[in-house]
Amino acid sequence: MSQQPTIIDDVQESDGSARVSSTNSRRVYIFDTTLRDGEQSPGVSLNLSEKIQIARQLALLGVDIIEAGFPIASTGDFEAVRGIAREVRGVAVAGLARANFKDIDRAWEALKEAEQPRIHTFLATSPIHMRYKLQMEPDKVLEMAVEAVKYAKKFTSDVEFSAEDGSRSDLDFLSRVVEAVIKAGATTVNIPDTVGYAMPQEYGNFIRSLMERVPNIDQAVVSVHCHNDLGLAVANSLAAVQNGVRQVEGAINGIGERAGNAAIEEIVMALRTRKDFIGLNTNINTEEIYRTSKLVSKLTGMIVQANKAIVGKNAFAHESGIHQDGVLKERSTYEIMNPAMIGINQDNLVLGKHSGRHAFRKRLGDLGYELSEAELNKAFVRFKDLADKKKNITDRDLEAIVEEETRSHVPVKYIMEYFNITSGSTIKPMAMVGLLSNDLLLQDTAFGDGPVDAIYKAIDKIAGINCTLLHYSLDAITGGRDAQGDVTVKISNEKGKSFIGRGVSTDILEASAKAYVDAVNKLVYEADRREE
Ligand SMILES: CC(=O)SCCNC(=O)CCNC(=O)[C@H](O)C(C)(C)COP(=O)(O)OP(=O)(O)OC[C@H]1O[C@@H](n2cnc3c(N)ncnc32)[C@H](O)[C@@H]1OP(=O)(O)O
Ligand SMILES: CC(C)C(=O)C(=O)O
Ligand SMILES: [Mg+2]
Repeated sequence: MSQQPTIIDDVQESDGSARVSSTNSRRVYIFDTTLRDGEQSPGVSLNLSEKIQIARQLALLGVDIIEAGFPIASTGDFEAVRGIAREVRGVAVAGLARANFKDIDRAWEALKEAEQPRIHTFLATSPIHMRYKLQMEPDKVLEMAVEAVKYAKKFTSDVEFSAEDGSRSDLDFLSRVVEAVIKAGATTVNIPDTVGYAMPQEYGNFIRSLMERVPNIDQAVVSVHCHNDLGLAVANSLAAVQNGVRQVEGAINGIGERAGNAAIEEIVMALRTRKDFIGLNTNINTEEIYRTSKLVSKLTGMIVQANKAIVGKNAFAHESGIHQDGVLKERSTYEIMNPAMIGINQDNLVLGKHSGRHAFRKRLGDLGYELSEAELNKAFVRFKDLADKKKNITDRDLEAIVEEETRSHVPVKYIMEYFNITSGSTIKPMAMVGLLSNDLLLQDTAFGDGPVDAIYKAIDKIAGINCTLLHYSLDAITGGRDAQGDVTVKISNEKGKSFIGRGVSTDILEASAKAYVDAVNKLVYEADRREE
C-alpha cells in the first residue's frame, strides 16, 4: 500500500477556520452531502423542516461541512439551503452550483446568512462528459471552471470546485484544471469518482500523481466524493485519504444517486478503529452516529439493511453460541468496536437456534432468573425447540419457558371450553366465554374495546379476579396462511406480582384466550396458596 502522509498539526487561518495543506494534516474534514446527493436517491424528498432537523443532527454529529442542497434546482431546495444557513450554527454550510453565474447567484442568495458559507461549484472534466454531455472543448471547460470559481470568490472566501467524473479524466488535463482553479481562489478541490468506477489502488495512485503534478496543491484542501456502483465507495475514499486527501464527502447510511455515496459512518469508524494503520482523525462525535442514522432513515424512508456496517441492526449482534461465549468472556474476541462508541446501547446477544448455554444463562440472569443447573438444562432444551420453529426469540418467550419449567406444578383450575364474539363496525365488541372448572361449565359475557379485551373481561368475571394486563404479544410461529399464532401475555395481581401465560392456535383470538387463561391459572393458584 501507499506511503503514509507526513503528520503535523492543523493550522488555523486568520478567520478561525482550519485550512490546511492537504498532506500535512492529521485531520480529515467530513463533508456531508446527505441533504444534496443523498436526497438525489430515487424516491427521497425531504421537506424544509425535515432538512433542518437532519442538519441540526449533523451539526451535533460534528461534520465539518453540510451540503444543504442545490439552490437553483427548485424553490424547495433554495428554501432548505437558506433555512439551514440561517438556523444551523457551528458548521460550514455549502450550496451546489453549476459553473455558471445564474447558479452561483442563486446559491449565494441562499447561503449568505450562514456562519461559514461555502459555494460548491462543479464542472465535468472527463472526455466522455465533456464531449457528450457538456458538448464543449476541454479549453472551454477549463475557462468556465476558472470563471465560476472567480465569480464565486466575489461572495465568499470558501469556494469548492469539483471536477465531476474526475476519476475518468485525463490526468494532464485534470492537473491543469486543478492548478487553474486553485489559482482562481478555490480553497477545496474535489476529485469525484462520480460513477463509482475506480478501484482503490488505482484511485489512490491517481490522486497521489495529481497532487504531485499540481505545484500549488498545498493552497487547497484536496477532497474526494465516491459513489458506490461497485460497492467500493468507502474503500476508494480511504485509499484517497492514505494518499494525501484531507476532505471526504459522503452521506449518512450511504444514501445518494444510484447505488449511493460513501457512507460517512463507515469512513469515520474505519479511521477511528484503524488509527493505528492510517494515523488520521476526524472531528466526529461518534456517539451521535446511530441517532443520526436512525433519523435519516426515518425521514428519507430509506431502510438500513440489517447487515449494514456500523449502523445495521445486526452490526453488533452475535447469534452463534461460540461467538456469544467468546464475547461474554472478552468482548474483543468478536468485536472490533464498542457499540457504545456509535451510540448503540442495546444488548448485542441475540438468542436464536445457534445460541449456546452461556448466552442463555446470561440473558435469563439479566431478566432476573437464577436457575439451578438442572433447571437451566431443561429450559435450554425447550428454548432450542422453540428457536427451531420461531425466528425471533423474545424476552417474553424466555420468561414463558422459565415460568413453565419452574411453575409446571401449577394445577390447572380453568380450561378454555369455548368463546363467541359479537363484533362489527357499529357495535361494541361482546364476548361470551365458557371455562371448565372441576367439570363445571362456568359462563359469562362482557363488552370490551376490542374482541380480545372483551374475552379477557369475561374471563376476569368468571375467575372473579381483578388483574392488570402488562403485556400482550402475538407472533407467527410458522409462515404462510395457516401460520400458528403464538400469544404471550403478562398480567399482574393487585400486589404487583406478574404471571406469564402462553397460547398457540391458528385462530389468534383462541390463542389470545388460551394465553390469558394460562396466566390466570397461575395467578389464582398463587392467591389460593396465600389464603391457605
Ligand atoms: C454528479 C451530480 O450529482 S451533479 C448534480 C445533479 N443534481 C441534479 O441534477 C439535481 C438538480 N437538477 C435540476 O433541478 C435541474 O437539472 C437543473 C435545474 C439544475 C437544470 O435544469 P435544466 O435547465 O432544465 O437542464 P437539464 O437538467 O435538463 O440539463 C442540464 C444542463 O446543464 C448543463 N450542465 C451540466 N452540468 C453543468 C455544469 N457543471 N456547469 C454548467 N452547465 C452544466 C448541461 O450541459 C445541460 O445544458 P444544456 O441545457 O445546454 O444542454
Ligand atoms: C457534484 C459532484 C460533487 C457529484 O455529486 C459527483 O461528482 O458525484
Ligand atoms: Mg455525487
